[in-house]
Amino acid sequence: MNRAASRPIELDSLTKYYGDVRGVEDLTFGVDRGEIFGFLGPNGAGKSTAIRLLLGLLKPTDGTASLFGASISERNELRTVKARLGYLPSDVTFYSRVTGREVLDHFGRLRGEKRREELLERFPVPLDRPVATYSSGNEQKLAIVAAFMHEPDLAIMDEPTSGLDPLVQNEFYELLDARRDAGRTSFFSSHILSEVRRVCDRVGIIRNGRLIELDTVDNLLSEGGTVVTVRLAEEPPADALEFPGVATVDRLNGEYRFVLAREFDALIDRLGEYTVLDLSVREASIEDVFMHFYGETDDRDGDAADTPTSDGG
Ligand SMILES: Nc1ncnc2c1ncn2[C@@H]1O[C@H](COP(=O)(O)OP(=O)(O)OP(=O)(O)O)[C@@H](O)[C@H]1O
Repeated sequence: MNRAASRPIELDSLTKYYGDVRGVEDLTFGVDRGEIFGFLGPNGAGKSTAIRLLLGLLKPTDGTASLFGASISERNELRTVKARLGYLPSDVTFYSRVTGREVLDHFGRLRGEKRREELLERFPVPLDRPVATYSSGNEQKLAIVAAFMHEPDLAIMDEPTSGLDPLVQNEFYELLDARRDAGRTSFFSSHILSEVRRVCDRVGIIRNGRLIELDTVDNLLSEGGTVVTVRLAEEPPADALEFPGVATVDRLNGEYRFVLAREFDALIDRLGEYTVLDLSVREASIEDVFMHFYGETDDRDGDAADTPTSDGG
């Protein structure tokens, strides 16, 4: 296989069950060189499972995936691309008695450290204190320096900004922007829609282990389009306000809230049947666009989906 031409990440029907519990099922998609790809989904959707599979830390039940053409199921193949990878786990835990400096020395010897000093200036940590005494934010910053100081071609990250204050988060987004400019690839899971909008080129949304959406952030936002809120004098029948072009319609306190593409004729026709007491139109936010991917429970498990957050929460 021509490794140079291979995509940084390729998933092919990737499936993992923990006994009877579905981790991920039939994930098939790829990530291109230079992309910043966001992997979204509620708690328990399967994001960490997919990331751990990609790193060879879990074995797939079925299907496979490759990193730069190296199969995740072939230990020797995977080893050949490990030097090109940076990994940021969700639960950063370093051996707690060592200092930050010793942690970086260790990873530096293994993989290289040409950007160590520069990254430490941007993500400063108390280098000579034992990691056990670090705040969670400092531990996360140390993990960022360790994951990026060898300038990996592909970074795979599980909720990388959790625990970071807003200024450090921003520094991290700038790091990802610069990686994109240099043709380096970044793949990360997130709950934070504002950061997805800020940095991602493309997103995959996963629910109950399955990929339910794969598109560019720009497309998702432009298709989501507009939010129209109306107050009507009459109560329409339950399904009267659902028609093609409407992504979601919610009823709240006597108001109807539509998220729809920028195509108003059908809505105006329908509203013409009622007395409109109040009407407002605004651009859809990323929360409006994503909420219906999270909010509906149409699956066989009937899991209550969690609410995504627009800030660090
Ligand atoms: N070691 C395990 N043993 C059994 N079930 C597991 C194990 N790890 C994960 N699961 C189950 O697999 C499913 C996917 O979990 P996973 O941790 O991958 O989701 P996630 O999207 O990363 O969630 P979160 O956002 O909460 O981190 C869940 O139903 C979870 O309970």
